[in-house]
Amino acid sequence: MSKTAIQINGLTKDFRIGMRGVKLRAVDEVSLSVADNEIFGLLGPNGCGKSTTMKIILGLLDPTRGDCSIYGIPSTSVKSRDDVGFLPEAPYFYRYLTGRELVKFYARICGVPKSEIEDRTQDVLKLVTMDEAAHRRVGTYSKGMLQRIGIAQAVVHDPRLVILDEPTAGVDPIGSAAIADMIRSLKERGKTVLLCSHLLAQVEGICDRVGIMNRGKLVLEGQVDDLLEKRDMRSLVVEHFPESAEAEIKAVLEKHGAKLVNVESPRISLDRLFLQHTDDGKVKGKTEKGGDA
Ligand SMILES: Nc1ncnc2c1ncn2[C@@H]1O[C@H](COP(=O)(O)OP(=O)(O)OP(=O)(O)O)[C@@H](O)[C@H]1O
Repeated sequence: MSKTAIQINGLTKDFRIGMRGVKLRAVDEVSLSVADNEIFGLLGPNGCGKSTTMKIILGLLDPTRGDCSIYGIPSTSVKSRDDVGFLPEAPYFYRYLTGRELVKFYARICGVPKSEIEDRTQDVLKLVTMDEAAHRRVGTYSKGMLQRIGIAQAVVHDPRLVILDEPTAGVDPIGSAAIADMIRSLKERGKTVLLCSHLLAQVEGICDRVGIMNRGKLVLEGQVDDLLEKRDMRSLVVEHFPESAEAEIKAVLEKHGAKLVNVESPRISLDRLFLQHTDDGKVKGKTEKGGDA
């Protein structure tokens, strides 16, 4: 079987808008490939064409030009979706079912053998840490819980490729961190994940590679580390930095042909600070070193 999970070639999608046949180009000559067992983030601002690209990959929309395939099978074939799980951007779930009933329902319609449905459901409820709330009706779930149960339904049939459209949209940092862990554990289970988001800080720590779209075009693509690392620079973190030594340090560096560009105090992210001071962060009321906050 193909080692490339998703292959897209010259994908273009025009929508007809308005009465006079005016066209809007939502996706413009996009080509990219997603390798097997990779977490790929498709990023970009609102309206840049991410969801349209996903819908074409899933065979929910026909492209105007170009083609795409999933594990070597053209997206136009129903067979290409046998091994795919999908969480749409705004999923609608029947609110009177419990979480467990909902996941079982999707297991049945995705063809999970009857004898395996119970175990598979329990397994994915645990994966998304919703086993304790699985007896509650979906209509009572918070946004984060809905996203988690949405991921559970997307993976209950053990698909090889999982496509998640804005999995952390509207979810607080605690919920987002849990979803990020869940996505990483999907990779550990050998899955390929394509996720779509405009929340860049959240996907930075999850994705192996990203593609950035702008106005329908894929404007940048690569390994996250390659794109973000300034390879010709180093940061030194110094405890008890002696301000008086800065000139000396600068001179030493200059002697070696280097230049001191910046001296600043390291900062933790606001996300991390939030996690440290809220119920599900492990260190509520404590600083990182264990003292009272
Ligand atoms: N069915 C449609 N008919 C007409 N225009 C559409 C249709 N679907 C999407 N578009 C337009 O195509 C462009 C790309 O939309 P798309 O939903 O793919 O963007 P997106 O990157 O997913 O945005 P967001 O981050 O807001 O979800 C937008 O200008 C949108 O208005």
